[in-house]
Amino acid sequence: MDIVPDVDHPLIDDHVVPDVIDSPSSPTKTVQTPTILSRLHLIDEEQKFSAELSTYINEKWTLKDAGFNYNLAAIFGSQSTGKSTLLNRLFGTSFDVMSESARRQTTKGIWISQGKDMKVLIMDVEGTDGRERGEDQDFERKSALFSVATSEVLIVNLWEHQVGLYNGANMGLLKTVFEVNLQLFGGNRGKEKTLLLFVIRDHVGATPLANLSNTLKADLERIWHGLSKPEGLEDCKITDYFDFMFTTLAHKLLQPEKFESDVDQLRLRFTNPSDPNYVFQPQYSRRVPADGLHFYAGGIWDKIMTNKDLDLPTQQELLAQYRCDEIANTAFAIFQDTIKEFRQPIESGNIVEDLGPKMQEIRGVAMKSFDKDASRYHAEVYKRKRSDMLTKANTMLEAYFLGQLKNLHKKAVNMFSANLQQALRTEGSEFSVVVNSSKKEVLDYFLQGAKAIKLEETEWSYDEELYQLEQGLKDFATAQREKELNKMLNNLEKHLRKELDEPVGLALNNPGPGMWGRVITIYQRTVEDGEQLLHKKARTFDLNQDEQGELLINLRRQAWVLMTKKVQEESVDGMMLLKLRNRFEEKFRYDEHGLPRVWKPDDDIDTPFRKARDELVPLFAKINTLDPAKGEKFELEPTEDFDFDQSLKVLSETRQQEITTKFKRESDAFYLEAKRSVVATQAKVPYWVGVALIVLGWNEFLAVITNPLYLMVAAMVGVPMVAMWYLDMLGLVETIAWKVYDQGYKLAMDKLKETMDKRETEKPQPQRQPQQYPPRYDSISKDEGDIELSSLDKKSQ
Ligand SMILES: Nc1nc2c(ncn2[C@@H]2O[C@H](COP(=O)(O)OP(=O)(O)OP(=O)(O)O)[C@@H](O)[C@H]2O)c(=O)[nH]1
Repeated sequence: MDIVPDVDHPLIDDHVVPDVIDSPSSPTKTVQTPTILSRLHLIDEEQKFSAELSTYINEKWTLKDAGFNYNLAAIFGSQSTGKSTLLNRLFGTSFDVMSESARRQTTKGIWISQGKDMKVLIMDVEGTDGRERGEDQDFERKSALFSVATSEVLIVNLWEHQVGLYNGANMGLLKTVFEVNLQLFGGNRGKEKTLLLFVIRDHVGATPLANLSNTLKADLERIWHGLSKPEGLEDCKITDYFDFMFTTLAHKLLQPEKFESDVDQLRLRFTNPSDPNYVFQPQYSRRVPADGLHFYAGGIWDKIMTNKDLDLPTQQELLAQYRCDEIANTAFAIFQDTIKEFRQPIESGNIVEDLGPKMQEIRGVAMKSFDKDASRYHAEVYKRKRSDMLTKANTMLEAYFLGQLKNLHKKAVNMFSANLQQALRTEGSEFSVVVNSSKKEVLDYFLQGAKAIKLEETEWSYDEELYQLEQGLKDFATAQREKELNKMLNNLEKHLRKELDEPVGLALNNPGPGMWGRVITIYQRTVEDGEQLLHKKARTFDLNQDEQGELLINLRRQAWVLMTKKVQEESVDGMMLLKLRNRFEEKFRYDEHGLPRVWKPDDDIDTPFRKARDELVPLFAKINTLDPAKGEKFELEPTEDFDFDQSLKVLSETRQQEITTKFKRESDAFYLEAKRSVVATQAKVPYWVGVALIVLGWNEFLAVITNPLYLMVAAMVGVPMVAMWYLDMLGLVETIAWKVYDQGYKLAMDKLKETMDKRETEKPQPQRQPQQYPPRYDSISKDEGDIELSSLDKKSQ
């Protein structure tokens, strides 16, 4: 291989470590070549665009964050005209250079490299009229299109002797350049220009540069005129699209020193912005940031290869979209990562302090990062993507906003509840006042918190949450009021019960004509107390007139129900009998001084007995609602579940009868006792009866005491009788005797019936007659008490 790297120029540092050149597709490359800067085979011989450009820009070259602060130039020219040699000298690159003796094409496709210590990218384009490719002008056109679309400056390299050769290879190339330029930038007439820098090589000095440049200009004009221009651009001038510069370089071999100094001079045009001939003027910029070059250049090459119209504005928009998306994604990933620290506390129901400023800051950082890189791209696309990113960030932050709102809502309700509880525990606090002040306090708290987290440039609203909160507080206050009111009513009920129970019980234990009057008075007094209490509480609970009226009605009804309940309790059978007995005893058995009454023969026992026995039960039959204070009856409005008239009934007819019957049995004993005491009083025998009895019965007496048999019988019957009389047990004996008699009678009747039935069955069956029993038989079914009473009745009569 005769190809050697052209490393003997002044820009190359001696200390640079040799490296392997990464140009696998080049057949002419050397294996161990000292290289200065990594170069990239951007478009290889197969016309494939390298996927490595991005890596080179970001990692191997120092252009990652260059943005627009870099330049791109390309070199054109016939094959083997020293293009690579020139580039290596000018920019310290390491493009392959043909050896002096071999004279064959070295550069295939397009190579790209960064200039040493400068933010310049150089493309070394395959030589035109390449022998290797024969007459195929296809790649030539494609590479021209690509270079013009991407580069600010095109260096046109030609030998001095080529100048004026209008039909030479260079002119063909220039025609191509002009054509593609019109295709690409036709619409940008006068706005976007490309600089064509003609470098005339091997200038020996015989023809001055001015002459050479004039010749070239004339040729260029001729080419321009010969072009078929697109519609509407027929009269356009070459200078509308191109600026021209011309320079010469001495013969490298014949005038090496002059050659070197010419190269040094020429380098200044690329490196020194203050040089009058500085080439990288802003008007030539393609406005493609370094980090988007791979996408932009790759897209252009794709379009060229697929033979589609190369619409550069669209390409720039595509680039902008792609890059803005990339930048937005990177910025958003960081944003997402930062913001997520708030998720957990918010989801756990906590309120994050300073969430608003923190969210603002995090969003600001993300947007700033996006702006920094994306603002370089197509303005419209950038604006659109910025808006998209802002929306996306806001959407994410809105979840935090809503979460925090929810937590603020919850906390506000808790605060409200605590305030109410606290106030209700405080003596004398008024419910409505506490509700209003608490509501204001918590709504202020919520609004303050909500405002603090609403970010600028958002449509976020907390109105709905605020409305919900207001409703929630209202409902809570209503429920709380209801609860407290119920509590108060329960207490009131207890109070009523306490007020009613004992006094009503006492009144009923003292039955008599004024009994119901006393009960009604107790009821009225209790209701009055309750009403006063209710009036007091009405203010606390902010009760309106209707509510107060309803509560008062309820209070009266409730008190009435409690009172009637107590009456019912007091009028159960046992209690009734007790009351009746006490009252009866009080009236019948004791006199007005509370002493036991001794009935005399002249006393009317029957009337007070009947009065005491019969007047009380009807008294308890129904509540008499006559109010003694007002002298009129009162009544309560009945409702669906409250029947006032029904509530007045204490004892039904049946119960009255039952109680009367039961009581009769008890009271009859007292009546009999009274009667007996009268009989006992009446049974006093006069003295003369005793004297007459002794005189008349003296003989019988002597007969008895003288006859041992009579004496013995008399002693056996008389002594127990006297003893029982003395012990007042004659009644018992009589009862037993009657029982014995009854049993005997019953047995005798059963026996008789049995005998009769037996005879009847033995006889032919006559028509059966209903059985007739003596009246005494019916009385057998009566209970013991009846037997006792009937026997006593008999005795008393
Ligand atoms: N006469 C002369 N020869 C030069 C000059 N510069 C370079 N050469 C020689 O020309 C030959 C070709 O040089 P390259 O730099 O490879 O030329 P090229 O245009 O890059 O070649 P291709 O890439 O193959 O088109 C080499 O042998 C160089 O030494 C110059 O200024 N004058």
